[in-house]
Amino acid sequence: MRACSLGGSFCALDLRLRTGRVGEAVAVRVNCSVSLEMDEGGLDTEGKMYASRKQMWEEEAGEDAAGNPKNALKKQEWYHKGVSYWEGVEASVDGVLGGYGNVNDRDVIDSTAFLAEIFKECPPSKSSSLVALDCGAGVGRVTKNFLLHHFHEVDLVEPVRHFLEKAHADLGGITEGNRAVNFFCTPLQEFTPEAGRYDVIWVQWCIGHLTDHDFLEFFKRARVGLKPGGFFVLKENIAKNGFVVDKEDTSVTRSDAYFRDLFKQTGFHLYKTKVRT
Ligand SMILES: C[S@@+](CC[C@H](N)C(=O)[O-])C[C@H]1O[C@@H](n2cnc3c(N)ncnc32)[C@H](O)[C@@H]1O
Repeated sequence: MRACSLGGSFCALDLRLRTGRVGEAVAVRVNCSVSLEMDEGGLDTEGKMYASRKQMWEEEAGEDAAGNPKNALKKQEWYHKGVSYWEGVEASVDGVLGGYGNVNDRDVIDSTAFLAEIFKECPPSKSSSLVALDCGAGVGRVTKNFLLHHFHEVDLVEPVRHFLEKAHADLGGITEGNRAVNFFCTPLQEFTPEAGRYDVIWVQWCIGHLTDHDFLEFFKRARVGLKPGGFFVLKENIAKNGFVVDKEDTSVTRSDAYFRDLFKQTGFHLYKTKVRT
């Protein structure tokens, strides 16, 4: 997951029912790829193979088949190793992009185009300030170069303190125009947003740190943070098949089918997807 290559996938999720104008279009998209292999195997970056996700999560994070913690220590270790990895990385754009800082400009162009499409189709209300949440915000790269160009207020949530301090040093002093407001030093598996605050909750290149169980719990819990008509946007690298466990930063890169299966379980409506090759 560290190698933030240009390959990646966007998904916009909202709470709409699959009925009416928007729903019809989306139902088509979702139905196109419903042939899910419900528990495809995968591998890790050292070549180890796993027969199933269940086996992988049990071995890596001590979760049972239903995603409940069977070995709390192991799960704690999974998260501790992930954060420790990033604690050893320089607080810079190049650092959070795993040495691929040159990806930034293209990333911003793609994200701008994706957001423009969503806002064109579903214009946000003009009666209140537009507010976004940047999840796994790192040094505030996405907030600074993209979100602050479109939202009046942006909050950042990031577990690695020196990253968040860098973001605060760069963005915390802005008092006029669009600004970064709250800097939460918390991992997503422990974060619950303020109810009804956000037009968009943007999750980019960080969800691989969460186990399936915590991924689902995060989306279910964080839905309270959306305004009516608000969206989650998830932008992640995707594995060709199944999943790949990164033993260095302790994360998992999931396939498109894997993500879709998880989205189904969240009960969200998958509004739009785009794959960048
Ligand atoms: C590849 S960097 C991406 C940073 C930022 N989203 C960007 O695109 O510039 C991954 C980020 O995920 C953060 N992270 C690690 N574990 C996390 C967790 N459990 N919850 C939220 N973020 C996490 C890391 O600290 C790091 O900032």
